[in-house]
Amino acid sequence: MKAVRAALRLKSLTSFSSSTRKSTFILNRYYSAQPEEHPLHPNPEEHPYEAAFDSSHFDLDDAGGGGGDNNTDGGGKETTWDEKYRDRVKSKVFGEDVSHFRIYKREEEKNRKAAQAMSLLEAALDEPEEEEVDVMDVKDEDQKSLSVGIIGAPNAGKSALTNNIIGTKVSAVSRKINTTTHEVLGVLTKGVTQICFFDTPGLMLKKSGIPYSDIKVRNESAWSSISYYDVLIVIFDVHRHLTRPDSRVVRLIERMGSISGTSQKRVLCMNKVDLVTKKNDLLKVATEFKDLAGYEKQFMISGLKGAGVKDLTRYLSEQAVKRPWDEDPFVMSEEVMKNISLEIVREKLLDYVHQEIPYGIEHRLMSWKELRDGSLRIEQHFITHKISQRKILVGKNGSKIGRIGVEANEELRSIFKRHVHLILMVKVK
Ligand SMILES: Nc1nc2c(ncn2[C@@H]2O[C@H](COP(=O)(O)OP(=O)(O)OP(=O)(O)O)[C@@H](O)[C@H]2O)c(=O)[nH]1
Repeated sequence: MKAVRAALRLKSLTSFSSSTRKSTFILNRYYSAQPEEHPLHPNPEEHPYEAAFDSSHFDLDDAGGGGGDNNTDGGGKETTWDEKYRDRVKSKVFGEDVSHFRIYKREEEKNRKAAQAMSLLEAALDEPEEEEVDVMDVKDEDQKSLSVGIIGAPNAGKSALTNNIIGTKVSAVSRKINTTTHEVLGVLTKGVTQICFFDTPGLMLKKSGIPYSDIKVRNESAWSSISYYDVLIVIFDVHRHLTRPDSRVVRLIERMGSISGTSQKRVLCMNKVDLVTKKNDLLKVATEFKDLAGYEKQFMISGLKGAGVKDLTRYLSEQAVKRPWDEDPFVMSEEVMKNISLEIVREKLLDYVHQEIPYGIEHRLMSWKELRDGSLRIEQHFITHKISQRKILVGKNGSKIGRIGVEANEELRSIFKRHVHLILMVKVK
């Protein structure tokens, strides 16, 4: 657990709003993502061992770079001409069909405004927070700490919950299973309390309730590490449980809930309640697990939408004990930054190559350098098993990996608040 020493600079991270930024940037991104002609090889598909994406080939707005302002308002420059004329020229002279882009942009704008209105409304309805002590002013002897492990079946929503509590993207969230390939630490420091979250990889039990004997090293380490946490959150997808119950998930819940009398507190979280239309069904599930003495409390939450998350966070804060903080609340360690860089690229990859690419591809951080000017040079490789997989990833003339790279680069600059030179390469094993 101590191996990953890190902390998130929360104030700066939580000010980053991906939804607002994304909404106006998306059209620019679409065009700017088309790679410029490769300086060495105009057709990168013919040169599988050359860089597939290099952010220095793209002229990106300096949104989060140089330690300057974090451009969360989208950074999109408004055009000074009437877009209709430009569209007409594009379709008449160049024969381009631009109507769908326009509709897309309008939709994006509508969504952005709706999201803005919603967040304003939420802020207005929010109960006033207790006046918080500035973390700067907290003396060592006043500090409180808590370590929290989150365990659940693949796709239960561990990453989404972690992200919601921490307020930034710590782990990739996707529709595919087993997206969490390693433990990712998130740290929430608020007032005198610091909570460290450990997002465990998807652990499963056999139908017999015994852990798989052939589980990989990462699973073994996750199983043995769960006893170290002060609090263990056992999370499951309640919608799935109601529609297609999985006996292995039930075993996991029962196994964790049957071990009582330890100093570790355990809570059961029914996640994805937003998908359950008949709220009575939730009570039925709560009753089903009510006799498990190992759980101190049950929570009904939506890690994605945020329902119930505040209650859970409040409960966790109450469990914190007087103990000096493990992590510096102002420093994001290199370890965490490396993890974030992998997670962000991975998330963009899954956005673009949904069903096309199997899990076999490896994703590695090959080099990480902080340059003299303060910028970061990050090189990551995707290793595919077949040339056909490589082609899917790279896309026509590098268009797909280009989009992945541009979006990831933009997001990383926004999070790290400095210029990032991202290089992505796709290789065949
Ligand atoms: N509707 C809904 N979807 C959710 C909720 N929480 C998570 N999801 C979705 O469920 C999927 C899996 O979520 P993750 O957070 O990646 O799940 P995980 O448990 O970390 O998955 P692994 O990394 O595979 O162990 C994603 O598509 C999420 O968007 C929720 O509360 N409501």
